[in-house]
Amino acid sequence: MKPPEVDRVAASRAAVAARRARAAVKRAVTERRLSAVSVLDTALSSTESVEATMRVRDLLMSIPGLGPVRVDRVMERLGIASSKRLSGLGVHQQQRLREFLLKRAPQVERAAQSRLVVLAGPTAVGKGTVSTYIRENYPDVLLSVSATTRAPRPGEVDGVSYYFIDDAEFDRMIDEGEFLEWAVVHNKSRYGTPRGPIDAALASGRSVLLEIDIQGARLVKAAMPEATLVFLLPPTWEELVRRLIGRGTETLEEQERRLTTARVELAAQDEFDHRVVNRDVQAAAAEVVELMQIQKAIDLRGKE
Ligand SMILES: Nc1ncnc2c1ncn2[C@@H]1O[C@H](COP(=O)(O)OP(=O)(O)OP(=O)(O)O)[C@@H](O)[C@H]1O
Ligand SMILES: Nc1nc2c(ncn2[C@@H]2O[C@H](COP(=O)(O)O)[C@@H](O)[C@H]2O)c(=O)[nH]1
Repeated sequence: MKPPEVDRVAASRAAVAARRARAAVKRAVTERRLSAVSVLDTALSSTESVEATMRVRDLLMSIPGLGPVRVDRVMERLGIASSKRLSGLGVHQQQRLREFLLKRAPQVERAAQSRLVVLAGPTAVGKGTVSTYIRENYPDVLLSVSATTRAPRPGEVDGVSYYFIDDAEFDRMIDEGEFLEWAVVHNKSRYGTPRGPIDAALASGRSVLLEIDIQGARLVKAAMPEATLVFLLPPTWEELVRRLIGRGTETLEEQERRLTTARVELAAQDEFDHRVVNRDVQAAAAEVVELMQIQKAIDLRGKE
């Protein structure tokens, strides 16, 4: 009979080997060498397999484009506890998970391919606030700085909030093809996305966030179909009005003009790839960033 110490060493070696094997499977799913559905199928066909010992949460987390917030939501919807392993799933849970993996994987993969995310939505929904939060908390993301012909608001900084330029300079930039897109917004001022910094960032593998209006989002999608369009929604219409009035940066007439545009814009939300409700700035920012896999990259560092 082996002494207990030898058993303990062998068990610990086996645990390390199993952890490494699970990590290899997760990497293969992340790198798309293996589909998540085939991992589930292997787990269900052999209780002795490495796959059978994987947690459902880890499998979902390894899918490109799915981050912790979405994974928690999906697991809740599928009725699967976060500690559950693939081998421990009931028949109905297996079916629901399989259907989810089959239905959602292509959409998730499309999102994961895109490092260009466009955040649009009605006036005062919080696009600027959420984008600023992302700029300050996720330095890997380049937040595009637009050019505009509108005057700066108090506190806005040229080159950070916008490039504040006059009509002649805006015309020159249009003529020389320097904009990825541009539009007249709220029937008043012109706004445009400079193309150069975006091309450079994407070429170097960085993710890029554009915070622009809905016409601009449509133009970007037409020029770059791989872009992911995100529509930011207010919790309610009343809250949107409260935010616009509370911001206090527009005259009454301008507020009315913006709310008129907002009603039309809200009707366009179905054209977008994703919708995010801005109840809480930090949570909304995390949802947007998940689409770029930035959060995922951070989570994976230092794990198995
Ligand atoms: N989650 C939130 N909860 C409460 N207030 C918020 C939230 N997000 C943003 N706000 C507030 O709502 C107001 C409008 O936000 P912001 O200026 O970011 O909107 P916007 O969508 O960029 O507007 P616009 O398109 O008109 O430029 C600001 O006063 C901001 O502080
Ligand atoms: N089409 C574009 N729209 C843009 C761009 N930059 C900002 N915007 C949008 O304009 C409105 C008004 O912004 P505000 O700062 O005056 O309140 C808002 O919806 C922005 O998202 C752009 O480059 N192109």
